[in-house]
Amino acid sequence: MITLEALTKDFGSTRAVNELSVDITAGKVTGFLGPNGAGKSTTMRMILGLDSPTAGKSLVNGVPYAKLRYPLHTVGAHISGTAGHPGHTPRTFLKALAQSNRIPVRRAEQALAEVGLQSVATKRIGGFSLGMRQRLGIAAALLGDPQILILDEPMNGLDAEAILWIRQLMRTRADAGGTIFVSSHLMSEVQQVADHLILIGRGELITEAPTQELIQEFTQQLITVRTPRASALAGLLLQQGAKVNNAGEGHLEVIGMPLERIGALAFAGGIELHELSIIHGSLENAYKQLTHDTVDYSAELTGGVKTK
Ligand SMILES: Nc1ncnc2c1ncn2[C@@H]1O[C@H](COP(=O)(O)OP(=O)(O)OP(=O)(O)O)[C@@H](O)[C@H]1O
Repeated sequence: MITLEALTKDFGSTRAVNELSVDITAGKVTGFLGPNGAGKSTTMRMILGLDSPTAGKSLVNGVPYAKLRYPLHTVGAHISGTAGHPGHTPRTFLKALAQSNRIPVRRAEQALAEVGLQSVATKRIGGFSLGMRQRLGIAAALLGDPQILILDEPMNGLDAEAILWIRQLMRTRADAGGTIFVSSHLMSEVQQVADHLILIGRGELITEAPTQELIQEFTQQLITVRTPRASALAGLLLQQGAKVNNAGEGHLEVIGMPLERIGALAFAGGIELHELSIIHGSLENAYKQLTHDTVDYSAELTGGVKTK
C-alpha cells in the first residue's frame, strides 16, 4: 500500500506536483496517467525518496521509504533512465545489485529469466536497445521479489509482444496480492491491464476511479454534435450544465447530458443540427479531453479563450 498525503513538489517557480492525495492499494494494478510533464515521474521519485517533497508526504506500508528496513524486498522500482553501467552485462549488474542489498545472488538468474534476457546475460548493456534496457530495469525491480512494484512508463520502447508480456507480469503479481503502480501518458497502454486509474494534469489530481467505472461514465456520455451554429448551441448547453468542448469548426463534444436533451434544446433554440450521435468506446477521447489542452466555450462566452 502506498499513501500520498497532500504531496507537493516545487522546482523553483514550477509546481510539478500539487497536493496530491491518493491511496494505491494492494491486489490491483493502478494506472497513473497524465500527459508529458504532468508530474508522474516526480511523484514516483518522491515515493522512492529520490526527490524530497516541498510539502506533504508519501508512505510505503505506512512508513516513509527511507525508513523501510529492506527497501528492495518491499518495493521494486523501474524509473525512466538507464539501469546499469554501459560496461556491465545484465548478469554482473544484477549480481552486484543483489550482493549490495543482501539479496541471494541466485535471484539475479531468476530475474533475468523472468524478463527474458537470459540469452544476452553476458552482453554489454551499452549495446542494448531501449526495449532491452526496459527489460533490464524491470529485472532490477523484481530482484528482491517485492510486493510493491513502481514502474515509470515501462512500455516505452517495447514491441507488441513485450507489451503483452509486461501486462501479464503486472496482472500475475497484482492477482497474487501485489501493489502495482504503473505510469503512462497513453490511456490505451494501461486501460487493458489497470484495475484502477489515477489521472493527473499539471501536477493535480483530475480524477481517480476503478477503470470500469470510468469506462462506463465516459463511453456512454460523450456526444458529438455538428451544427453551423456551434457557438450558440454551446451557450445553451453550458447554461443547462453540460460540459462542452470545441472539437473543430462546427463540431462540439458534449459530456453530461443525454442525446435527447441536446436535440430538444437545439430544436427549442431553432438551431439546425447536421449530426447528433454518441461516440462509443471513447475512454481515450475522454482522457484526451480531461488532460489535453482544449479550447472551451465557457471561456469564449466570458470574453476570452482559455485553454485547460
Ligand atoms: N529536476 C527538475 N528540475 C526542474 N524541473 C523539473 C525537474 N523534474 C521535473 N521537472 C518539471 O516538473 C514537471 C513535472 O515533470 P515530470 O517529469 O514529473 O512529469 P511526467 O508526468 O513524468 O512527464 P513525462 O511523461 O514527460 O516524464 C515538469 O514541468 C518538469 O519540467
